[in-house]
Amino acid sequence: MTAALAFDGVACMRGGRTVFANLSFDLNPGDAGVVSGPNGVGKSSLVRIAAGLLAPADGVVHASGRRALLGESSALDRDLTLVRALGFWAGIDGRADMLEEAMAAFDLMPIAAIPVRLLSTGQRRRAGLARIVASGADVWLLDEPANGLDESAVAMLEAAIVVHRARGGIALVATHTPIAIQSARRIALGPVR
Ligand SMILES: Nc1ncnc2c1ncn2[C@@H]1O[C@H](COP(=O)(O)OP(=O)(O)OP(=O)(O)O)[C@@H](O)[C@H]1O
Repeated sequence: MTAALAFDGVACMRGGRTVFANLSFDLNPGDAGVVSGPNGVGKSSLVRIAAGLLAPADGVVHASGRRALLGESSALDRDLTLVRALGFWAGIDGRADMLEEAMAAFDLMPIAAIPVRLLSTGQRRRAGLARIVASGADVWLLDEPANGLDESAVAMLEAAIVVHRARGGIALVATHTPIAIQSARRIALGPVR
């Protein structure tokens, strides 16, 4: 299956209020989209719609290929060591073969034996990103992936996105901080008038 993600005239309502409307874009293999805009404008909601977790109020979402979502929480078992917690998810996703590459991409090998609950904020974020890589999913949906990351970890994220796109993957990234993503589609949300 070829990966694709397209919004066609999509509207989003939250709490009875229109957050954005008539949004269209399409992402094909190797593409990236960067969703930007001020707080509360609907970036997370857009990512949740793309993930199929929130229904659009209007319009249609076309998605093909496997999707993986990075939200606020990493969903890793706090009591397992990092390598076991990541290995659990890679196994569920049928991609145990990706585990080592994913951990190396975010320099997690040195802390592989540490329980998840003891990780720092940035380490936990890197672990969440490694879970996305290890999923082997075609479409990455990343909500504020740079939160808590230092400069070198942001560079790891940028490099991981390059590799993913080179393999024909798609990345949709909602961010309020700059992340260097070459030739990305800009999806700028603004207040609805
Ligand atoms: N479950 C909900 N019920 C009602 N309103 C909601 C709900 N979730 C979000 N909202 C509202 O929808 C709007 C968009 O929220 P969203 O989290 O998508 O924005 P955002 O652009 O990601 O914000 P931020 O940059 O602060 O993370 C906000 O006004 C928010 O208050």
